[in-house]
Amino acid sequence: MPAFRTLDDIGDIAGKRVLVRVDLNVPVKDGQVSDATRIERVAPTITELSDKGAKVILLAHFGRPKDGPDPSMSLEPIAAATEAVLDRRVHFAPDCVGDVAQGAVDAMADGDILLLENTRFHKSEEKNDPAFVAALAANGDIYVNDAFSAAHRAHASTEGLAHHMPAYAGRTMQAELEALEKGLGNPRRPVVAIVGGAKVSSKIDLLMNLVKKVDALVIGGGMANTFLAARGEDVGKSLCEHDLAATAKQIMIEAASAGCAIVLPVDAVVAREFKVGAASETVGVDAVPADAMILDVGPRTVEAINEWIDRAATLVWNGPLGAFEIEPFDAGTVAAAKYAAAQTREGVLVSVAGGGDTVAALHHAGVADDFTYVSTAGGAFLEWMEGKPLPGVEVLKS
Ligand SMILES: Nc1ncnc2c1ncn2[C@@H]1O[C@H](COP(=O)(O)OP(=O)(O)O)[C@@H](O)[C@H]1O
Ligand SMILES: O=C(OP(=O)(O)O)[C@H](O)COP(=O)(O)O
Repeated sequence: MPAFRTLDDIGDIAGKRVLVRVDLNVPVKDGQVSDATRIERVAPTITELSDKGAKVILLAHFGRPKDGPDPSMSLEPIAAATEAVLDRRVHFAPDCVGDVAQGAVDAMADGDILLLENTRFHKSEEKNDPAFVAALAANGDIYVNDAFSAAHRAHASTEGLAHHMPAYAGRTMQAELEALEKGLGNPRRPVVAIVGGAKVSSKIDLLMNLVKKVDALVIGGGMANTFLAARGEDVGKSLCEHDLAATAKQIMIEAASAGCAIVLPVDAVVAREFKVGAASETVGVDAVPADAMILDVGPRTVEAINEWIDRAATLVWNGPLGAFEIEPFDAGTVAAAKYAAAQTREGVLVSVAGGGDTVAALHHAGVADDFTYVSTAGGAFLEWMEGKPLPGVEVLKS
């Protein structure tokens, strides 16, 4: 029995207003959702609640808007994508609180589904501001959190709301926690973690603990550049958080004392522009031109990563190794993903990967179904792996 309340405990919800936190922070390319996995995963919770006659009010964030409402981060296009996945009408309201939200909720019939605009259009969302939590709560009788991939955030819609009304885990939240526990609760060693992607500042701190849990940490993607720079390499115009060099050095020290190998790229694919058809070349990481960006790991690095995958009994992976959305910068991620998938198919590797873009990259490589488990979560999955309590999960425990 799970340690938290689930939809099995929710009782009669006909006519009730159910606030459902979902993660619709999906990859978008040329204005279209390029990977709908996160929407597909929350669909069972939405349809179950709607079928039981609840008024289903979806709360979600999209991107990281800096100064309030930003039309490029509106959830309105995602409402259409959600409608397509659910094959049901999804209404949309252009604010998540106040008169606009209340008017839309008041107009709902039982079983209706309504998506409210990006919660992060209000800065008070991320501050978990009690007044904002109360404004969100005004539109609901029951709270369901199905956003495991945002459960590491103690925000108003992921944590605060659960204090205001009866709160339950949605089907995906429940399934993710059960699957991670089954696959990684007691992992077979050696455990190799691959961490890449672009969210350097929000993920680097968790590496400090992760190196104590795994036998090797392979660092790729944008994350690797900060480590290479900390080691003294010139990474040119690459995505790099130079002010985190001290943190990166400390992680390397912690890893050494924990007996965790740190694996950094030895070569890289660089370009002057990040666009289709941009000229690119492969160079050693000690020879990145000052006016170029590292956009992928090189073939020698892929070989080294595959050797670590060979040694691993368990692989955990978050973050693409390169800017995989544009060819040829997908090559490193695709090659390592195919290698890990083949090892998994042969039965010699347990492979668990997660993250919005990581899942998209695995689909792009055509191997998402070959991994042992694919989570919707990236940062939340790594924090779970670290053993850190996730605020969005803790608050659901009875
Ligand atoms: N070397 C790189 N330079 C710039 N961006 C990169 C690089 N490598 C990977 N990325 C980007 O990282 C993004 C995914 O990062 P992140 O959000 O951390 O992953 P996830 O969503 O799987 O958790 C992708 O959009 C990809 O283009
Ligand atoms: O995409 C997400 O996380 P991920 O990139 O770690 O998979 C979640 O929606 C959380 O987003 P955030 O990292 O902006 O809080």
